[in-house]
Amino acid sequence: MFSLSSTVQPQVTVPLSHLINAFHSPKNTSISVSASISQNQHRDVVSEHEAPSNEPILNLRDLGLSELKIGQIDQLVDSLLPGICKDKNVSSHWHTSHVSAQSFFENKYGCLDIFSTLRSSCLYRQHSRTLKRICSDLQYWPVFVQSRGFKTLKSRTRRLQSTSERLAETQHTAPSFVKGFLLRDRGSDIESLDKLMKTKNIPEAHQDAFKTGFAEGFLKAQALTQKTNDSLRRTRLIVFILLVVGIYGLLKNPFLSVRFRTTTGLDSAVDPVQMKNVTFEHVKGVEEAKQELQEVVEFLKNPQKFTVLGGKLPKGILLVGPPGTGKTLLARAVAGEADVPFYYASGSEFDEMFVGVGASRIRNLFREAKANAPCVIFIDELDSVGGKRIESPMHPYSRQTINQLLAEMDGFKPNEGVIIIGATNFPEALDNALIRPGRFDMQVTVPRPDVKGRTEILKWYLNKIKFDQSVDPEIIARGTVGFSGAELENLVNQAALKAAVDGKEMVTMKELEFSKDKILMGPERRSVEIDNKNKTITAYHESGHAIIAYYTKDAMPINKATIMPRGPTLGHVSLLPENDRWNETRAQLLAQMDVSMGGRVAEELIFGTDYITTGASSDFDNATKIAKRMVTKFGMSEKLGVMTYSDTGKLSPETQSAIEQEIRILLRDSYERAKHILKTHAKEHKNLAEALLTYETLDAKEIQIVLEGKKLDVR
Ligand SMILES: Nc1ncnc2c1ncn2[C@@H]1O[C@H](COP(=O)(O)OP(=O)(O)OP(=O)(O)O)[C@@H](O)[C@H]1O
Ligand SMILES: [Zn+2]
Repeated sequence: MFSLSSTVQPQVTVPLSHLINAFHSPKNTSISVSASISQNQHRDVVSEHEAPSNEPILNLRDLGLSELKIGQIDQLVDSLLPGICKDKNVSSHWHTSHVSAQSFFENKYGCLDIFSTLRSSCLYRQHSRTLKRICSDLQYWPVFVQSRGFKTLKSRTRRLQSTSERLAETQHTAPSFVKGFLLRDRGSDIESLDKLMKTKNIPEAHQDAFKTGFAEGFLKAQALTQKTNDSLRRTRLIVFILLVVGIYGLLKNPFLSVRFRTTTGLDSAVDPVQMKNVTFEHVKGVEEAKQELQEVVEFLKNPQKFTVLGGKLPKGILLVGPPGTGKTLLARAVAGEADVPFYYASGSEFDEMFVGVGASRIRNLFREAKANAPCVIFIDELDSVGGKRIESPMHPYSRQTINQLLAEMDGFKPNEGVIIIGATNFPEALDNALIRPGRFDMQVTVPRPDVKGRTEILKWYLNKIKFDQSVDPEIIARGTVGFSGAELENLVNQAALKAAVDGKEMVTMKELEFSKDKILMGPERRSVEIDNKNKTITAYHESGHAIIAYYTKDAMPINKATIMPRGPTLGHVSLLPENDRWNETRAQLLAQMDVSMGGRVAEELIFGTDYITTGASSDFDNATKIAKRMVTKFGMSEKLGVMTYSDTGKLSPETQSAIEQEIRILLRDSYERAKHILKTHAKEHKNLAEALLTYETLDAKEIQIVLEGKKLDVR
């Protein structure tokens, strides 16, 4: 008998035997389908009396079907048993219980529409399907059965506690795969199942099939759960990997990373560098700058001392000088001498495309520095953050960054112990607001080193390598006018590398000269094939320069002559000033012009006017420049007087032609003087040229030996 309990929650209960019969094998049962509405009236009485005693009731909830709505039972049966016949009048072997009506539904609702399917002949035709199979089919029920499995697992577990005896019982009654399943941690389920079968009085013969079907269904649900969990795990893994790759890409992208780091605050960490190992000892040839910075060191060492006396030190110091002259080194030395943290920042770091990034970096830098006072903040290339290019389209947010820098500099007291050192190669490019008192109000010039400074720097770096005692740093210093500290360091390093390549044990003057020429004129071009005729012309040309230099009183002393091609030149003569020339006399300028003329004069005298070459063009450039400056800048022309002529293009044609005339006279006279000297010393000229053709390169001493008519030692 089917009875539908309509208590709080409607539950569908069916007598188990009916269900089993219906799904299993109806055999000799039959159903008379003469439904009668009047029979409804008896249904309650009959159901109440007979259901508990004879017909065990199977609650559909235990089959995972409690959510099955009445209208859906048709669907369930349709899907389980497709093709079921709806004909209610077909006679059936379906066993009906002794109830007033032929079905529970008829009893309850007075119609047989819903459950008629269970009594149909089609169901009959399905008799070969075992309960086991039907129960498995239930698991394919797309909505109710599957979801039910998930939903009731917990409650069922709660309800049905397992006991060891039950487990043991199950062990020998259930097939092995069911055992495996039941014995895992599903004791409660086993109990539930056993209890169910007991209370429902499932016939012994169907118990096995029932259990198997139940277990199969459960296993399928489990497998689906497992599958869902696996795919969930896989999805999480993929999402995680994508997230990591995304963040990595974000950080790698120069534009996005700046934005990301700044907005997330990752950019805020500014690490100070302790500069204990750099002191003023390490900075050579800039004595004045060191002296000026000495008082800053004192202040950083003992800020209180200055506060007590009421003295105020500048907040900002501007180091001005050409690149590589040691500005950064000096700033580090200040921090090192005072033994305080050193914060390095390059102005270009603040120059960002994004609004607020530069300003936020400045804020971070100053916040860190103030927390660690006393300390030194060094901003290299200050002009790139504090330049005048306000609102330029290339640097849209530079104004903001400058303002932030100004605000930060105003934001702390002079004696707070933070010293800002800025460095620039172009002080004139700085924003005026930056150099007013209270900001970068102290300026220290760091010039290119003079000959004494260069000697000191060369000695300092030579002491770091193995060098021969014959090395005279002063000679190299004299030949490296205009070299910065960084360039001198590079010169010594290149000499050391050259010595190593040549397999020498120590660096000699030769390597130092070699690297000096390389820096000045480019690398040697030994591979260039120069024919003898061109070599001879070059030898006479260079000797011509050397002879003029040697026999002209105010010319610089010769250092070297060579016919080795280097860079764009086929040969050269190098002259060394005894000292750095801060001023040059008229005689010295004329001597320089004469030396320049020596090359062409030699070509003309030796090879004839028709065979002069193009090789003298740079000599003429040099001589013309000197002559022009003498006339237009130095007031050294009698005719044009003591007057400067800056923009010659705007001058009157008369003045222009007068200037040209004067320049031409100076050059012509110079040429004639050179001709005279070479004619006078034709023999020495020839000897020197031949020596160059033999030895390729001659130093000052060797040149002197040749010009004195002595024989050179065979090298
Ligand atoms: N006066 C010096 N004494 C010793 N070494 C020097 C000196 N000047 C430069 N150097 C060497 O050259 C290197 C570069 O110099 P530094 O970076 O200090 O120059 P800079 O003036 O700051 O250049 P830039 O303007 O390009 O930043 C130094 O690390 C140091 O090795
Ligand atoms: Zn020349």
